[in-house]
Amino acid sequence: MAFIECRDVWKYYGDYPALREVDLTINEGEFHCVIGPSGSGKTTLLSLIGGLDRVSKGYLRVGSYELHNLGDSELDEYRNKYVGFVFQLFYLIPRMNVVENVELPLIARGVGLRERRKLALEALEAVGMRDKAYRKPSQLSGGEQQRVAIARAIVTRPRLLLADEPTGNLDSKSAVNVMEIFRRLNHELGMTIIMVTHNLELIRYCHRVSRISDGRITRTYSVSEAKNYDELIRELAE
Ligand SMILES: Nc1ncnc2c1ncn2[C@@H]1O[C@H](COP(=O)(O)OP(=O)(O)OP(=O)(O)O)[C@@H](O)[C@H]1O
Repeated sequence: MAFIECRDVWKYYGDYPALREVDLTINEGEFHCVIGPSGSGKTTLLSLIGGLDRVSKGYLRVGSYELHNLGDSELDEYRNKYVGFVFQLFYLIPRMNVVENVELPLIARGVGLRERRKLALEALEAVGMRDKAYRKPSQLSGGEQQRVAIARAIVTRPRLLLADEPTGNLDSKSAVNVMEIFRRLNHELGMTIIMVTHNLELIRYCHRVSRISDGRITRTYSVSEAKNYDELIRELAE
């Protein structure tokens, strides 16, 4: 059984259908990219799968959670338990140091200080930022800040990581660094990852890529099975 299943999902903002007839299945342990023009519905799709917003119509299941059927508190529980988010902007709290920022989701869950610190330092280790744990975010480069934001997203060990343009504000070297971290989380921890990107070069890291246009998924391609990778990129760029 697929880990994520969207069947005929629609999302309206007022009268405007930002997503229409979306059918998509994603397997557990898959690294899936979503591409498409600005305004095509990529962020909307992530926010539905992440339980930040609700479908207007259709069936949406993640693991055993049928999101279209959940009440507010169940949706909160799903999100807190299951999902980590990484955004284009890092949203670190400037007056807190790095490790305190990473601990934040654990405070919300009532984890005690010692355990919290241990888990946060482990998450920082996983993204190569353990040695900067006691710096302030303003003392870090953009790429380093994004790595801290990833540590914060994974500190609760979510099964699903949703990343919306995570490299959008980074230089190409930092972008590769972030992608290598995602690859490790996917390979070594089996974390399912869905990433929105405008950068077609990055799809080489994922298993499959879906293209959205005008709120519809127009096609899903297998990247790992592609015989000619350059041709695939050209086709996606059209
Ligand atoms: N809260 C909202 N209220 C009304 N309309 C919205 C809202 N959020 C998104 N939209 C509209 O829905 C459509 C899809 O937006 P979405 O943010 O999902 O696109 P996107 O593909 O992620 O775009 P980008 O690449 O620019 O981030 C757009 O036309 C947008 O204006």
